[in-house]
Amino acid sequence: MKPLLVVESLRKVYHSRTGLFQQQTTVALDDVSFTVNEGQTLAVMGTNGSGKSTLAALISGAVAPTSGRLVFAGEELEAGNYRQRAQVIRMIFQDADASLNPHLTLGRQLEEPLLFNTKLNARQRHERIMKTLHQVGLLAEHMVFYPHMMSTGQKQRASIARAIILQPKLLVADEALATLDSSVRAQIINLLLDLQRDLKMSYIFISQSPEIVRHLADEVMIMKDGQVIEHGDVQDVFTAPKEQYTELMLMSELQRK
Ligand SMILES: Nc1ncnc2c1ncn2[C@@H]1O[C@H](COP(=O)(O)OP(=O)(O)OP(=O)(O)O)[C@@H](O)[C@H]1O
Repeated sequence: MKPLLVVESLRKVYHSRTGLFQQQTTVALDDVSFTVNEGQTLAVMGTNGSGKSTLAALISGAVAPTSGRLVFAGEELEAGNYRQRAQVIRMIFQDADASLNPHLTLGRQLEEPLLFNTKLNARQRHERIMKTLHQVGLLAEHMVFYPHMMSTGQKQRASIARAIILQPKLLVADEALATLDSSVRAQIINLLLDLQRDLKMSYIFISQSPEIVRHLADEVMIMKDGQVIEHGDVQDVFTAPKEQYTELMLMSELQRK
């Protein structure tokens, strides 16, 4: 398998002011290294504050690393160069509402990334939008829908459509299924698996749910205090975790269901 994303010694330190002369330093990520291969899904698990969202923000380019390197398809990603990443790495979030503009129809929202990032003409943009709606299980009619006219599941499909419309190679999902009820969640899991098979995308899937991780991921990486403490095949890590932290986290998540 070919490596798609290589993360090398990534470190992120936040400095936040806590008083007039006081500053708090938080090491959110500490020497994190891993590789995601083409067509593969890596799940990232860890308790609150372990650095998962910071890792997603660094990969998507929303936040610059303090040190370390991100190499995508053999090319180093430059901090702050959104254009370089926009087409190849896209994010989906827990709250579909947060990634959809309430004032624009779905058609407009899907057209925007095409206008900003491609040279497609109006007809080609329309064709791409239709194809993408079909891929995520929405209908042509949904083009004229505003987000408030859609169900939660349709909104999550719409945000996935927005994420894949530029035909990215990597999707980073931050707790994307956490608030969905179980039947909608199962449908979206199947949709993500179908899209991965058809479009040959890689996924980085941040999730606290062992059930979702087992369904979606090939490998799982366990984070604690900004460090990767365990990384391996999902089946291996879930059946025989090396770290007690992993075992306790998996147990408490399973009990929470
Ligand atoms: N913008 C910021 N400024 C200062 N500290 C931050 C900032 N963002 C995150 N942190 C700190 O960095 C650490 C890692 O946070 P992060 O949100 O990445 O963890 P997480 O695993 O995603 O947690 P959660 O599951 O609660 O979202 C935490 O201690 C957090 O308080």
